[in-house]
Amino acid sequence: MYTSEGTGIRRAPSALLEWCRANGVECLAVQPPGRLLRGREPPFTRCCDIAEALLPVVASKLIDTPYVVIAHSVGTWVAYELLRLAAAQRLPMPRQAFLSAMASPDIPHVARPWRQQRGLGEEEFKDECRSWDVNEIVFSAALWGTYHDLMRADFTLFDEFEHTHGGAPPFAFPVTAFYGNRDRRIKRSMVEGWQRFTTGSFQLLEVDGHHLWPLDKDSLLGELQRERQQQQQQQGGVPDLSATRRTYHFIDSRWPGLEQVHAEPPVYIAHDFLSADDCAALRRAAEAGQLPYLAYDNAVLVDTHRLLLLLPVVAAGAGFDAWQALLAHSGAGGGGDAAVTAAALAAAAGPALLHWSAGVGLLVAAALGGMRAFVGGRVFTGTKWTAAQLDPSHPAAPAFARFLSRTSVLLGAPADRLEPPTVTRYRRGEYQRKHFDARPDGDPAGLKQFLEAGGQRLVQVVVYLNEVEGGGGTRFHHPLFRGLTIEPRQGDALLFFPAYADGRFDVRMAHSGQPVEAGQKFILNTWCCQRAVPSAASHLLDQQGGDASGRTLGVGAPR
Ligand SMILES: O=C(O)CCC(=O)C(=O)O
Ligand SMILES: [Fe+2]
Repeated sequence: MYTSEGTGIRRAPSALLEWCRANGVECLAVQPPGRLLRGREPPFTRCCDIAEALLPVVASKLIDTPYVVIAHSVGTWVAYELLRLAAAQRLPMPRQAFLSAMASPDIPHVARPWRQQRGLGEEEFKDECRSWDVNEIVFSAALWGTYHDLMRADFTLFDEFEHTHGGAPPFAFPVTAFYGNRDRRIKRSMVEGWQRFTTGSFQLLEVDGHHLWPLDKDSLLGELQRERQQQQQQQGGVPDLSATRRTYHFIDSRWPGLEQVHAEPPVYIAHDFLSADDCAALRRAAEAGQLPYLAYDNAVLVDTHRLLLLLPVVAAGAGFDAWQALLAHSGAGGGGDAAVTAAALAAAAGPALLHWSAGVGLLVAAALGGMRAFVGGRVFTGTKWTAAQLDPSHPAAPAFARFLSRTSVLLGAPADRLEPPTVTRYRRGEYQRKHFDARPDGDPAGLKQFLEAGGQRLVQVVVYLNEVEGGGGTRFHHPLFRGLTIEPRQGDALLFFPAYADGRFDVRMAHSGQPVEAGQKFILNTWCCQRAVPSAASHLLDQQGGDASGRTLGVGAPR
């Protein structure tokens, strides 16, 4: 009932779905037999039967993704049976459960504040439904036929519910329970009973509404407003709702030696990610000129299509000149109203067009040249080599392969989502200017090809291949980082997120390779992208038998 938005004129946005969309959360909405598309299937009459049918459908989702459970009214008892079953099968438990408008499932029959439908005639049953705030429209001649059987079955779910888990230990996840202050059946004390079912924290919230408050726009709006006010009070200002939308690509927090060096935006160091031997092999390969150079695009990126916008300027200028020339010409001929012949117009337009194209062209060239000289030429002053086409028999191939396989496992992403690794050398005085690795939205040059070739860069992985004598740190420039600079340490991997998990560019992630002050600096680098990268160097992995660390080597995520 929270998740159906309806269709056509009945379409009404679902607050829950909107929230899920805004936060990149997947909603597993359940449609049991007897409802909508499953209208012809006989409905269930026991909560445990629903749970048993449902668990195999959702189990695979519960295993590898943190989840919460949201349930209303008799749905809470279905959720309860589902979680008992999941716990018995040792499946992960939810991060939290949000349970609304229902007594805890251990409520004895005598204390249940309703009449069982089984003994009720048609009118009595309708009245019983009304006491649960079922909308009057359901009892209309047009609808009651469709709803009747389903309502009888639904009521049986809680009328005849038996609590069979008396000996089971309580859950440990936090529970937030809600009750409507105008609910005629379910009262605060009954909802409070849920507290007995968890050793985690328990919160009880009163909502201004009746039993079906999530369907009542005013109750729901009131509830959302209250929540926002609460947030404002806690934060002492306008709630930063965008914060909840910041999700990043997965990184396995159990990785040995992983340290989070900045909380938000997150920055990680995986200590001793590569061995000293591998670092040396990669440095040697680059220095010995055994790897192909990578021409690094230092040019200012200009969308040449935009230059077409200058065409009207050229045309207007040339037209004006031609017109002036014609006027002068006909004036000189003595006949002020002489007819302008096509030949005369063409003769005058030709030179004018040439004149204007040359003028505007020169201006553009000068501007671009200036920009390159002042900006482009100094974006990156080191040297880069690529492993894109590296022969698997190359002495450095196993080191590259270990790098790719470990990165793949740490990021839970197949290795074909990693761009071909590169080795970079900075000599004294060399650097990489402040830059972003993800493409900003609306960036013109090559954005389309970039996005087609693997999509946005989600994670940058830099491994420092040597100890640098002076300078050469990787600096983050957004004020949130307060000057955070990672000093190179041989074998350490630095990981951060140029874009959010959904591919949105993160403007806070500007960073630079600071100038090397003494000695040299070598790094190994890749980016994990949204999708498979056509040029990925996964061929290096196929050739390797296994990873010396004993971790799974693989094009294939461990999750
Ligand atoms: O050299 C560094 O420390 C950073 C390199 C970098 O950010 C890059 O290559 O994109
Ligand atoms: Fe970078």
